[in-house]
Amino acid sequence: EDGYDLWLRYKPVEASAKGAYAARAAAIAPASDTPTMKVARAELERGLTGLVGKPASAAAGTRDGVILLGAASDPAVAKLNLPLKSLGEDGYLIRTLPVNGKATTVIAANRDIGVLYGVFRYLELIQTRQPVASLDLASAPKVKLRMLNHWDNLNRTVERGYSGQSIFDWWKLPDHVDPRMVDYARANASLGINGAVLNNVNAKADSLTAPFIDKAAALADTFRPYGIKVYLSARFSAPIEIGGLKTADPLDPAVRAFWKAKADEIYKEIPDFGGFLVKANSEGQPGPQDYGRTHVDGANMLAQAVGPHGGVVIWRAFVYSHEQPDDRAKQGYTEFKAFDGQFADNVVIQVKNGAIDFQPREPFHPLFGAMPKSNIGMEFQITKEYLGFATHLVYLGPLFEETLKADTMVKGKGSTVAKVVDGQLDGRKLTVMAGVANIGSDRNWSGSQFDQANWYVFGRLAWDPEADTRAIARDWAKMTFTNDERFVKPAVDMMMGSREAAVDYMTPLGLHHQMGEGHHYGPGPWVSGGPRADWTSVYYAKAGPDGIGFDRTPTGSDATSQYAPPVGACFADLKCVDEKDLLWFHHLPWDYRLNSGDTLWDGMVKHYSRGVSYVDGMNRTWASLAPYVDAPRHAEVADFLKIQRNEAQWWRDASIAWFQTFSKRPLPAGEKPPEKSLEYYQGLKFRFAPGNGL
Ligand SMILES: CO[C@H]1[C@H](O)[C@@H](O)[C@H](O)O[C@@H]1C(=O)O
Repeated sequence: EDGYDLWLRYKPVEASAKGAYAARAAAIAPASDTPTMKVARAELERGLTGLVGKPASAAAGTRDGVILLGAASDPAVAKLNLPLKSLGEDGYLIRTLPVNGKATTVIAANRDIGVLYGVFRYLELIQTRQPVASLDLASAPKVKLRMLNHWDNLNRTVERGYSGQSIFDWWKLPDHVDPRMVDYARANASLGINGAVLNNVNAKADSLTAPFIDKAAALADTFRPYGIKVYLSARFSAPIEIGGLKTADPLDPAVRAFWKAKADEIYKEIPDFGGFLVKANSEGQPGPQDYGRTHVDGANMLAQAVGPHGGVVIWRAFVYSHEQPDDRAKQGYTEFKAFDGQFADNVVIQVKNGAIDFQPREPFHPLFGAMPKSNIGMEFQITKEYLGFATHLVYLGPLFEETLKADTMVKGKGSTVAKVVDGQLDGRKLTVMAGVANIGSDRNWSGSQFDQANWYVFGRLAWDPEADTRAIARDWAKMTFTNDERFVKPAVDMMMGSREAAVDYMTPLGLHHQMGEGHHYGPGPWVSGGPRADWTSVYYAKAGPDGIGFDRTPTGSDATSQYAPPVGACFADLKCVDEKDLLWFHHLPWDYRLNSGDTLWDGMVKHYSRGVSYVDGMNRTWASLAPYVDAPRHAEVADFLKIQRNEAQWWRDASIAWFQTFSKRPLPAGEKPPEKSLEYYQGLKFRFAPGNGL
């Protein structure tokens, strides 16, 4: 066992339960022979063969136990008069009903792709040991574009990737498509993911040249039966680099003609191409502002090029200017809010979950809810750039859920981020949830066994942003390891607390961006200097003899005023703000009293220690779960947990040693001093890790 099969393992059901399942799933009857129906049928056959035994082929109504697969327009399904309308383009229905008096399970949808999604759901029911004898369930995704963003370079390195080389083998494409691409598509389709941006947002214009379009087309052909569209990141200056123009000014007719021709060229090869993802005027990337133009000018120009083909432009709001801002957290909102209502209908503004950058904890980004007349998409990071890479066990479900459940209050109570993202709040139809992928060519795909759960939970939340991430973790653990509750309960408990533990040992109480410079691995709270203040840790912690924290209240940067008044007022008010965000919004003296009665300093130290103890606990829990897990996967996880334990200690000790130089206070009773000196931690050469920018 090496984790290659992800959550699609299809291992045999226990003998005691097998018969009942096998009786219901004795045969498969696909109602058509389209490419998607073929893969739906093949997946069902593969799954059932592994789980309960190979199914036969038989038409519905000729015997009991037939599973009928079909779309609304297939005659075999049409005559059943099923209520499919409300399922939309991608939803499905699974229902047990008699056909000619024979017990039949029908998996039906408006389009074939819904049938494939239904097949994965049906298999999941068996994988998680749910009853299937009498089914009546329906599900439809709440978000239209459920996408992975790969930060994969054309040379197969992956920016912020910790799982080996890119899975996209541009050298061999288009002549050879690695079979792994099919497994990638299966895994995504099992979650309902329907889009993949193939290349890094820090894009090379080469990805838009004819040879690369051919390569992308080969991938698109492979993914198409699985309902996955390909997208490309577009470098804004491509008209100069590959178009022979002198400018990329979005109002220049030659530039507009370049993009139009480029779009036409792409759609000729890839008729269902999804569109462009663009990082413009951010971190040195080119953009419309280079020509005195705006985000609207840039995005709408591209939107016009792909629009006639049905394509979209996903324009990122992760921007920050070259001038030193007083507070980087304010920049996205400042640059975008005023453009609300001006972006073309096929433009989506893709906003990171928080206003800084994928930190272990951030308050939700103030743009959510602030642009009701625009399509606003969510960008989460699945790869754990700031969360210990692949060796720290951190289940991101609670992080994603915390943001999605956050209440923007823009239309009163209940105006959650989830309702902005799924379009409910403002009646938007073109909705996006994107996750920066953690996928690479490691056998286990994601760098570690447990990082597979982060891909999984992202996909499930993209389907339903209001889903419960503990329930999702349970499904994942059952499908990936075992249904034995003696495993599932402790493993899921361990996962659910793991993110808070990382917050505790890395950046407790609202601290943020204290990671080592550039690679973002390990503690570097002392990082200062360099080209930009907002790339340093000291800029964010603002530690001094007087205290610690970033004042974002009206007396400070006033970032709190970017939120709806009740939310902003709460963040700015020490009596209201949640302690988890305390130092994100406030600069406070070391003796400030926390809810626990501890001083801020004592409380900080205790949080760091609590994080370390949690990882101790995970080590113990995992050791006790050995009887339920195959040896190779158990050993890998155990090794990584040891690394995490040592590094949690490193985080605690280095952070305490550094901040103590300002607090000048002793550690609270019972707390061990850092194992080594501050100089030792500052002098450490970080562990080598790929993708870390070294
Ligand atoms: C792709 O670049 C990344 C960069 O590696 C990352 O450190 C930064 O936080 O975010 C950037 C972005 O999201 O554009």
